[in-house]
Amino acid sequence: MTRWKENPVLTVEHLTMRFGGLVAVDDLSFDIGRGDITALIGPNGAGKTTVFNCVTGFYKPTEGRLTVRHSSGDSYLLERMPDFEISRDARVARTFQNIRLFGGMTVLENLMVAQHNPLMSASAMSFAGIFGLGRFRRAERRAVEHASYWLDKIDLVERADDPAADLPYGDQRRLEIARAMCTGPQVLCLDEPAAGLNPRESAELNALLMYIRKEHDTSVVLIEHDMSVVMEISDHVIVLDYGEKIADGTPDAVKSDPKVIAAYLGVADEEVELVEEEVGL
Ligand SMILES: Nc1ncnc2c1ncn2[C@@H]1O[C@H](COP(=O)(O)OP(=O)(O)OP(=O)(O)O)[C@@H](O)[C@H]1O
Repeated sequence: MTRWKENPVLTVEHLTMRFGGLVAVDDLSFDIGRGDITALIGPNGAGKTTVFNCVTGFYKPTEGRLTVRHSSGDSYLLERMPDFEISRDARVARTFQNIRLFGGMTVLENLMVAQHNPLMSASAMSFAGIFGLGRFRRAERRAVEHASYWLDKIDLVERADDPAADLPYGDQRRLEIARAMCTGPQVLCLDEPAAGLNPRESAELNALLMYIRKEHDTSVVLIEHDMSVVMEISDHVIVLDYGEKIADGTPDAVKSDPKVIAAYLGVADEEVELVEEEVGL
């Protein structure tokens, strides 16, 4: 049995999402292995972002079951939870295709805002709690330490007090990932994290994701069009086409799968061999 089936952090079963007559995701099932970097790939319109939107509660799936299992043994049925509980309790975090930092806030403030939930619970949700409780001050100190840790990991300590919007694009991408990590996620969903990055920024992103895999109890799922990123850092690749899964395996197994080549080149299955010969595969 493959590793991602033995100890999954996320199991998606028979997920279907319809928009009127359009079936964006069609009876899709897969497992995300704990501690893995998993890439969700496929041509434009294949349904990748829709899957993310169902996992993070932005959409309620038409059908299907999505289960997150924490390393503590707790499990959560995401399709039954509102989106704020998915991030707070099931501990699923995400980033978007377009960067969504708070551009007018500083780099440090962006990392502090992400820790709103533990801070508010330490305040007992009250004004008196914020000013009177040692518990709140301790939680605040922990939040600052946590933010400093991630500032260091993304190499932005020097820019902590600058507005996030002033950072170069690649730094903003890594700040977004650090902000998501400040929520202590079990599953981190990244929508096209390498889009628009130059080769140096792309290498920095890969290093950050591999660091997260090695040092944190966080499993990473990424949608990515940049195949060099996918092949370099993924443990597991799932390929969608027209809302269905057409391949699921290691990067090496998937990249030589004729169905995947056909989907990417936009040809019928029976023409794959011909195309492979033409392009020298
Ligand atoms: N809110 C929506 N309403 C109607 N149709 C939608 C909605 N969201 C997505 N779709 C449709 O669902 C299909 C899958 O879209 P989705 O954005 O999930 O694909 P994708 O694989 O992420 O594509 P890309 O790589 O271009 O981002 C597309 O046909 C899209 O037009």
